[in-house]
Amino acid sequence: MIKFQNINKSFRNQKVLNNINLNINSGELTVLIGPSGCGKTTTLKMINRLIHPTSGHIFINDENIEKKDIIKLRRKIGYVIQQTGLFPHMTVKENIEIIPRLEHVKSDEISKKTVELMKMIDLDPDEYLYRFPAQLSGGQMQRVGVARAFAYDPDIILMDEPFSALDPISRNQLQQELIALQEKMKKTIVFVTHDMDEAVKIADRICIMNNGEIVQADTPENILKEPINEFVSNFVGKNRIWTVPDLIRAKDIMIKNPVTAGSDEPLCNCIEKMRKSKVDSIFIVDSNDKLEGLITIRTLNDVHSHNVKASEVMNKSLFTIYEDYSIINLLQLIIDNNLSAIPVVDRRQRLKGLITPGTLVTSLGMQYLDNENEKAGDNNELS
Ligand SMILES: Nc1ncnc2c1ncn2[C@@H]1O[C@H](COP(=O)(O)OP(=O)(O)OP(=O)(O)O)[C@@H](O)[C@H]1O
Repeated sequence: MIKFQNINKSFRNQKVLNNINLNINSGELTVLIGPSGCGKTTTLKMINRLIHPTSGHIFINDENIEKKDIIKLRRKIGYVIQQTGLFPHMTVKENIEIIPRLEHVKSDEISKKTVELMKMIDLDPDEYLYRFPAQLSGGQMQRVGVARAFAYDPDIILMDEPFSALDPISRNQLQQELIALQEKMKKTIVFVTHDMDEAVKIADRICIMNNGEIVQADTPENILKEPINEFVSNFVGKNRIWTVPDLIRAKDIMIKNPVTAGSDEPLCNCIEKMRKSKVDSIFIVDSNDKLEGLITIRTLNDVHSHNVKASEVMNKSLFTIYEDYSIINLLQLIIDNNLSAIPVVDRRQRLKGLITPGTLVTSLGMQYLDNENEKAGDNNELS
């Protein structure tokens, strides 16, 4: 873990970081994001001691980095920057292998790893290994930069806006490759960007900074759903969640208090409850809210007497989903099984909510309604 403890930084008399306290978890990709000049790069460069704090300490796995040998520290930290930092007079192979060779790793091991890395960054080794950086496109150079950062099996990789100079297609490809690499390698990556879409796509955790301070550090899901203040919600922007619909879960869209009846209640009570609430189905639960079954209008067609208990006529074989089920899976489930009312339960099968195709349509429509309202608001402001 990388731990920032009471870090302050001033350049001459300008304070650029104000009491930064941050834990960066091992094996996770943490994104530092915020407006220009908020201190992201300064924070990043403190990890490999390119910049020193004015006060405070940084620890890597409980060791104060100021007490470590700086060469050893930097060799275990990969570093990727926007301008790639590749040596122009060295081939792709020489660039990737520079640190392993300095560390006297066996030559055949180095070559094997280089070929592996080239494949992982989707560059054909036969075609590209002996090219010079000037013979590569911007995206290919950045790929080589990423491969180089992974070459000496570093514990930590620092990435400072590595993809921001690329066209959107190359950028998207590199983001996907980084996600795939990270899934396999599980490095501790600290990634600086301006781009919230990029952050949401790649991050395990996002740390939002402003004016040299950390405003919120949390998972993308929590940041999108529970911005801590107006600055974060403005920074994140409305409807950003729809760029990652997997993060929209059953609990975010379900009807929270579905109509219920007890399994011992007579059927006529259930019918009365349905009539009063103007619904066409009712969930049957036990005294602990544990879901037992469902009665729908259709069930009533097959029942000859209303003087039976709910438990005698209810449908017991129900599809249930958990509260963290994603909207994408939910759509698939509804389409595949032609479902009309899906109960949402917790891990103990207690009823928490209800999803109907109508709930889904309303939720999917909200993003467009929000946009329209925003536009209408803008127009009103102008007039
Ligand atoms: N070497 C330096 N000397 C003086 N001021 C500096 C130095 N490096 C950075 N600063 C100032 O520190 C502040 C934070 O800079 P930093 O580069 O960390 O911001 P950033 O969030 O990474 O910005 P950007 O997104 O524009 O790259 C800025 O006001 C910058 O001008």
